[in-house]
Amino acid sequence: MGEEKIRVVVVGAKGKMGRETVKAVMNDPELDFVGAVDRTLDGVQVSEVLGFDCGEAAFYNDLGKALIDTNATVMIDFTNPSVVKGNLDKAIELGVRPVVGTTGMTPEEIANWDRECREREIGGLIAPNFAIGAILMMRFSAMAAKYMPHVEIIEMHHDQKLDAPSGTALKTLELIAKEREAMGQGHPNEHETITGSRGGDYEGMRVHSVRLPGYVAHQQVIFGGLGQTLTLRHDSINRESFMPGVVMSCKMVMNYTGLVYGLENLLD
Ligand SMILES: NC(=O)C1=CN([C@@H]2O[C@H](COP(=O)(O)OP(=O)(O)OC[C@H]3O[C@@H](n4cnc5c(N)ncnc54)[C@H](OP(=O)(O)O)[C@@H]3O)[C@@H](O)[C@H]2O)C=CC1
Ligand SMILES: O=C(O)C1=N[C@H](C(=O)O)C[C@H](O)C1
Repeated sequence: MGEEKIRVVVVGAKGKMGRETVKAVMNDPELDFVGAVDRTLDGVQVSEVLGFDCGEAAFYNDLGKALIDTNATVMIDFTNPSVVKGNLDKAIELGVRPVVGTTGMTPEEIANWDRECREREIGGLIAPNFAIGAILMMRFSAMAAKYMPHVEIIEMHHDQKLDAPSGTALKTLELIAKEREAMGQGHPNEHETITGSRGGDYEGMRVHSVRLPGYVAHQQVIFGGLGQTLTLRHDSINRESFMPGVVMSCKMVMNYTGLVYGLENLLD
């Protein structure tokens, strides 16, 4: 008998990320796509809705029922900031390992879910970005900030995005903040003629969110020093860019206990 496959339920499967995720799970020999969750569809075959072969898996409109009926081991969530919190609560309550890409959660909430995962003795992951290039950009940014502490971020996304700044920008700021003393940037007497022109302020670092049709997910981290600038830039040109990270995470959450925040913590 071979190893049992990891049984995966995808929440938000009809969405931009969810649809790509179902494809990636279907294509991995160690993962078994067993069900999907949507607010309205119930009992409808996923293949019928997504238009490609998804085996026998069906849509449920109730997450708890989906996780129990399919005997799920992992729940992947790509929904939205208001829905994901209840989904995390439900998955952990049922002992199903969460792999969450949805952004917009606070550090306090994450610490709480970590505690609950430990109590249930399950692993879980919240990753603001699953693309390896984005993880490297964040890591290199933290390295650079040690030597060039004046930094601003410009993140650019499609105009359907709900949260700002992006989860990736927030995570980048958090990682940089560990390497850099909080300090003001720009002129001490600067003032905004149009409110918001200088962007959001995180420990003195400025973050600017661009939302336009045509973009997928992009970020520039710009460092300024005497007579020089350094720009680190990452571009996701399609949503396949996130899939190796998503698939890898479904396997990694089987091997530890607690909720990890950031895919960088699972690499090396
Ligand atoms: N971590 C990462 O690497 C990445 C994270 N993201 C994040 O993932 C999230 C989703 O992004 P994206 O796919 O672009 O968004 P979409 O809006 O395309 O997809 C969200 C899906 O969730 C569904 N949904 C809403 N409410 C519920 C519910 N109660 N139960 C089940 N499904 C529900 C929506 O259905 P309906 O349309 O009917 O409302 C929709 O199909 C965002 O938070 C985004 O920031 C995105 C890309 C990469
Ligand atoms: O909404 C998106 O599209 C994305 N969201 C994530 C974020 O908020 O950082 C990841 C990626 O940037 C795409």
